[in-house]
Amino acid sequence: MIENFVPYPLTYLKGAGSRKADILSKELNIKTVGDLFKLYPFRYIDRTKFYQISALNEDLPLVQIIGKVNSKQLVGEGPKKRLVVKFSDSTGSMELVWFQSIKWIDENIQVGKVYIAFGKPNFFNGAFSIAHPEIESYPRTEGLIGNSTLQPVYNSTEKLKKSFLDSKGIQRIIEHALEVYLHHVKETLPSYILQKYKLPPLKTAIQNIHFPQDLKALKNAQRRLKFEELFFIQLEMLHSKLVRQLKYKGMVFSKVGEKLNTFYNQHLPFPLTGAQKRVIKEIRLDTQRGIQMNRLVQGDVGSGKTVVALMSMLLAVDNGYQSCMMAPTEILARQHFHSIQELVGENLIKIALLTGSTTKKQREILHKQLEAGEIDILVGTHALIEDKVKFNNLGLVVIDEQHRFGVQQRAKLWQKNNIPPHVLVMTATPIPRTLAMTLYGDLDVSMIDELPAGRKPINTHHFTEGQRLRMFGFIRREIDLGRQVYVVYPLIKESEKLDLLNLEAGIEQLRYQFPLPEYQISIVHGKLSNAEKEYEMQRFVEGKTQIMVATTVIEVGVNVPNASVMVIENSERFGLSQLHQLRGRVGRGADQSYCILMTGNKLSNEGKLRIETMVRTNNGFEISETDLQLRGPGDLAGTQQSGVLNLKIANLTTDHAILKEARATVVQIFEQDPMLQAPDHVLLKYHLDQENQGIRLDKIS
Ligand SMILES: Nc1ncnc2c1ncn2[C@@H]1O[C@H](COP(=O)(O)OP(=O)(O)OP(=O)(O)O)[C@@H](O)[C@H]1O
Repeated sequence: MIENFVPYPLTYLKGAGSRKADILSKELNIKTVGDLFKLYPFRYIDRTKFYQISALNEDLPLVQIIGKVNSKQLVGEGPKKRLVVKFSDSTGSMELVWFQSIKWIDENIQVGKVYIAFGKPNFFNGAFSIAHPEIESYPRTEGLIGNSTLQPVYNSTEKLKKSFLDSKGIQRIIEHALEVYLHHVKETLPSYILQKYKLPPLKTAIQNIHFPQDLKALKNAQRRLKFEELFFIQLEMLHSKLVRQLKYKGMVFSKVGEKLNTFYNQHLPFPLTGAQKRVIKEIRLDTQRGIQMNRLVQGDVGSGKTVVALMSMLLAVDNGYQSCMMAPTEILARQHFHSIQELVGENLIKIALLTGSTTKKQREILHKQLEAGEIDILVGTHALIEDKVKFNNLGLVVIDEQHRFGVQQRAKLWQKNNIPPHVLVMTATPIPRTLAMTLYGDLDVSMIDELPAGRKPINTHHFTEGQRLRMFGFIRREIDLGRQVYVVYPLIKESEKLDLLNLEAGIEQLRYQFPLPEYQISIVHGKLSNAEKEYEMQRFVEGKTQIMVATTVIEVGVNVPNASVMVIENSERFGLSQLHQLRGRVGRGADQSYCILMTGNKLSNEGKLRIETMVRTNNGFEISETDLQLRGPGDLAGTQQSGVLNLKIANLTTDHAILKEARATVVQIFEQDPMLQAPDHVLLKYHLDQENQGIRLDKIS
């Protein structure tokens, strides 16, 4: 990629002395000229359009004004302290105001001089002002930018600004770097790809991303660089998949044997959905081919992933291998253990549970049995990863709720055998396709995109505080019909105490509304011990309590088909995917189910959109797309640790089409030339070699 092709240190650059180079390195992790080229502007100013002060109105977005600084003055104290500059042109005057970087601005603006101010005009106390405008001296110093109608704006930090590296300062360094080093940039993509997708050469793209000749050139440059970014991610992922397939001969599960057949014919309490059958078939094909399976099974909440996992594990057992299933929490591990036990009955296979609360003595026995091959399926939490846990012949690893586990944890399970076991990753939070392709690009993806027959869509309602009594009335009717109800409270770490208070106040109110002995309430929250949680859960599962009051510990995977109402308190404090997960705890049986989203009266625009989305749709994929748009990929649970989302220019929400093209291109390359021996692919091979061995590219010119 680009940075590798221009590896010269910044200190070679005029205007970037060692102090500036140092601060660029520390603040923005920019170490080489190539890194600098990849510091893309986050916005552009149309340099040709200026406004006069008399023509300003509040509805204008960002404007450029040429004017003279008449005076500057520090006003106010403490947090209210600000620098106020009187700025005027021939048509009127206005104020420019800074609350931050006051000292730096003060030192760099001179009274009597003419500047260009850029920002959003506000009308206040009968006059226009701009808060925190960008400021540039007039006339502009023209360099490369002289050819451009658009001026780049770079992100700068307080520290950078202090070293004269505001947007303008960065622009100057990049301008110089381009003049000296642009000709060193070598093309990274094969020319047939550039032709096919009508992408400009890398040099042109870099020039135009910083100093675009016009809007069209900018768009082309952006497209090229986004393509490049996504292309190399896909290249690395699909390459590592290929290497894995070549390196590891997967175990072959050649037969469907007695256990799976007995389960299917005698134990399975319902017909499988078409989607479940299809996914099981995909898994069967994978495990017959002599390659190591790495498959992601995506299914919406309640789509029946557990039985797919179980049947895959029985397939392993039938072929003489052990399996394990790893869940993200103790409650979930226990639940999987119980539901698998219930599904397969007592005698068919030997199942065991290993979690953080398994006693030392039980553990020792378990370890021995596992090593001796006496346990067929081990269910557990990340306690399974511990080195002491040794299998006799592990054939399949099922990981539930992948993105709570890191990629390294996944790898650790592989290492439990000489031959890595097959891996099935199950995720209940649907991930938008774009994100799945990027995050799990090295996995094959199966979708369980069908709910079991007879499920009714959950009716979702938005209630505010004034409708609380109505809500109580509603849940009372449902309980009287024999159903069960969840009431969930948010738990946010920073204010754990407050949340607990909230929870306690809520419980008191519920107790008042639903008095003993007629009504029983289970309470589960993070402060309880595992044993207490388990006890409370179990009472609810067995129908001994009608209401389960909980913090989000129940978020994923809890399965009580008789529960028909989910009340979410302070629902505006939850993210969309989380709300969808919580709602998925009901509607798991044939009864009509309901979700009531309680909120205060005032909602932010985003909060409103989240609630409206939940009321409108039950479709997890649609919800996760909206979530991605609202929050960006970095916020989706656990994705931060993936590393691959450190994108510089591509946007997973909007660049779906480019991602598809990039992926298709890489797939085709590996199909036609897996060893990357064609002359067109030499550079790609070179890139992968460097990525894999960490060798720097300084040596080639
Ligand atoms: N084909 C089917 N027909 C009827 N019921 C089914 C079918 N498959 C699964 N179920 C039942 O549907 C419920 C949900 O299944 P399961 O717990 O496997 O869902 P899941 O996909 O793991 O959902 P979540 O991710 O929300 O926990 C269970 O009670 C299960 O027994």
